[in-house]
Amino acid sequence: MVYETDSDVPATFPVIDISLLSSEDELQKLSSILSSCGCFQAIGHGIPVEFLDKVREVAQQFFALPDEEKQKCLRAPNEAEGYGDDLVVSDDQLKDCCKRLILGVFPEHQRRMNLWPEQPTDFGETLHEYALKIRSVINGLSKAMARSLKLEENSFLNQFGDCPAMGARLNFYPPCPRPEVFGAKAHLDRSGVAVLLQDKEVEGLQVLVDGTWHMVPVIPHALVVNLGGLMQVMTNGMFKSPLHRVLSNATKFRMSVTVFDEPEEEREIGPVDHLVNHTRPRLYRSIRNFAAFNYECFQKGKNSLEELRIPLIPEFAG
Ligand SMILES: O=C(O)CCC(=O)C(=O)O
Ligand SMILES: [Fe+2]
Repeated sequence: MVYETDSDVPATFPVIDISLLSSEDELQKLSSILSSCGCFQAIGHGIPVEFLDKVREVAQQFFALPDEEKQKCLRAPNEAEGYGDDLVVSDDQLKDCCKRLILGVFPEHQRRMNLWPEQPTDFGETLHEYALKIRSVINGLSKAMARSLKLEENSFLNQFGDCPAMGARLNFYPPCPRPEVFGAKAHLDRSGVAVLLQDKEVEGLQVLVDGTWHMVPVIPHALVVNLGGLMQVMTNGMFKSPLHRVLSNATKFRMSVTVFDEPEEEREIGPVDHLVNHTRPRLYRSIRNFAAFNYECFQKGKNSLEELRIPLIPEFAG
């Protein structure tokens, strides 16, 4: 795919004060941003700046450990969780310049504790508390998104079940002198909603909007909210899940922490009934285990949402 040249428009990258989402104006702003871009910076989230710094600090302390200590959390081949870099899937693969620690946080009884770092000693409690706070941000957003589309406010949360999962991805991007190598190649997130705590100083995340890559500027106390593919499916395409990528940086390292929600295991997710009607036909098939499907499509260079799309019947096509 060919995209237009990069564009850098920090001043216009959308920011939403999510403490104001009880107001109709802010709700309309939310729905207009999610219908066009699928990504924004959230302020007014209520998480103290000191705690965001604490999360950054434990992540940084983990990545600064000697290799043999980090290897204790090593991801096994073909497993999703643990510490490491890209899975090797082909000989000509250009690996991302990134080390990741991927952990399931909820449900708690499914945690793979052998992969959770012992150092720093407050890593576990900090990630636990952070994921609880992000769950509450995501739940509030999910209800606001439903209201903004004139749906019952639990329309999306109900699909994810009583015991939805939450995962965390800690990303460490070392300096990389080769600009053709990405920190993270263009991808769609597998979640309903992903909330990203960016590096405080170094930017690198870009989001594709209308064929142009936009750099997400650094706002140290903001959280980047990015819709995953499941939200595009549930809204029957009303809201967008954007392709995004991370550029590598020749001289500086960068770090980010992503926390995301996922449905209860084996839940089938599809467009909400009220968003399918005669003028807006059903756009997507329902799917179980979107995470695996999304990853498989990514490896094959395909777009998972395009693969799930139901071809329009001629009555609607014109
Ligand atoms: O590091 C970033 O800014 C983006 C990370 C990301 O896209 C992800 O964790 O899915
Ligand atoms: Fe992502």
